[in-house]
Amino acid sequence: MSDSDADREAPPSTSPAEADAPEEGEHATATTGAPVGTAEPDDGLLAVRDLDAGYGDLQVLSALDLTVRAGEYVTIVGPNGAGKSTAMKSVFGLTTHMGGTVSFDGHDIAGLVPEEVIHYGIGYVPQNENVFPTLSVQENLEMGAYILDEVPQDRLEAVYDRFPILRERKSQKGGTLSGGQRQMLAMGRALMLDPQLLLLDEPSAGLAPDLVEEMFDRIDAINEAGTAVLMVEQNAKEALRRCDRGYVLVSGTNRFMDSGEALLADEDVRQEFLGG
Ligand SMILES: Nc1ncnc2c1ncn2[C@@H]1O[C@H](COP(=O)(O)OP(=O)(O)OP(=O)(O)O)[C@@H](O)[C@H]1O
Repeated sequence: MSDSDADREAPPSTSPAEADAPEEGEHATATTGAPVGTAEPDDGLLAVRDLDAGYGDLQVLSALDLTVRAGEYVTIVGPNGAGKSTAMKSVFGLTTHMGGTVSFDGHDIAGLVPEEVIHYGIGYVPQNENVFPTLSVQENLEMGAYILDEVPQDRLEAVYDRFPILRERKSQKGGTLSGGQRQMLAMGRALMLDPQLLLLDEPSAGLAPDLVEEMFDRIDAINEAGTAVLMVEQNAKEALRRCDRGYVLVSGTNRFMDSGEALLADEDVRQEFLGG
């Protein structure tokens, strides 16, 4: 998508974060008095603007802005119940769209269902129940390509190359894998269609401490191979250390946005959200 396409398709935003957006590198003060970091990039592969969304009549997100550029690694952190998972689900078509825009690679995807979103090149790994326990590892991976007439063998091999333990366990039932292996299987399934953007909801949740680092290394490798990543993580410091940019969400809307490094160094962010 060219810049001019993006300009044409992106509607004017009225969110406080954008209205007060500073020049690149500066800090801004929103109408609430809270610093909101740098301006939203205008060259997003994914551009969420002024999004209101929730579940049925329940609105959870309010005027949310999120951007992920091609190949970028973006993390969302924030307190419990802030709406981080809901933000991811909204990109993937799992919530009720109430207002605002979601564009991906120049396409308006707001209000689409997952079966449609997946066609545009977005993969999603939910936090819970992310493998089919009674299907084998290989069957789980094949399910990742269910929208295609045939399972792409080159993709299957690429996933096995990335996660060799899955090749070793290809006949084993998904439900019998360890937590770390199950997380790899869930990621592998989402990678079967070679998405441009991978959405990861709490990939380190429930993993033993030594496996958490390994999981983050694997995500780094996926990103370094060219896949953009949008990740929600409770392990906020480690996630911000590794990502390009980060968002802090509070009460369903943007509170801070900046490079991971700048957020880690920001005294307010540290005190309020990173345990000092
Ligand atoms: N399926 C659902 N139906 C109704 N409300 C929901 C649903 N899922 C989440 N919510 C509500 O939306 C709000 C935000 O939840 P969400 O899971 O997005 O927050 P979060 O920031 O990811 O929290 P956590 O860090 O605890 O996972 C919460 O009040 C939650 O109760």
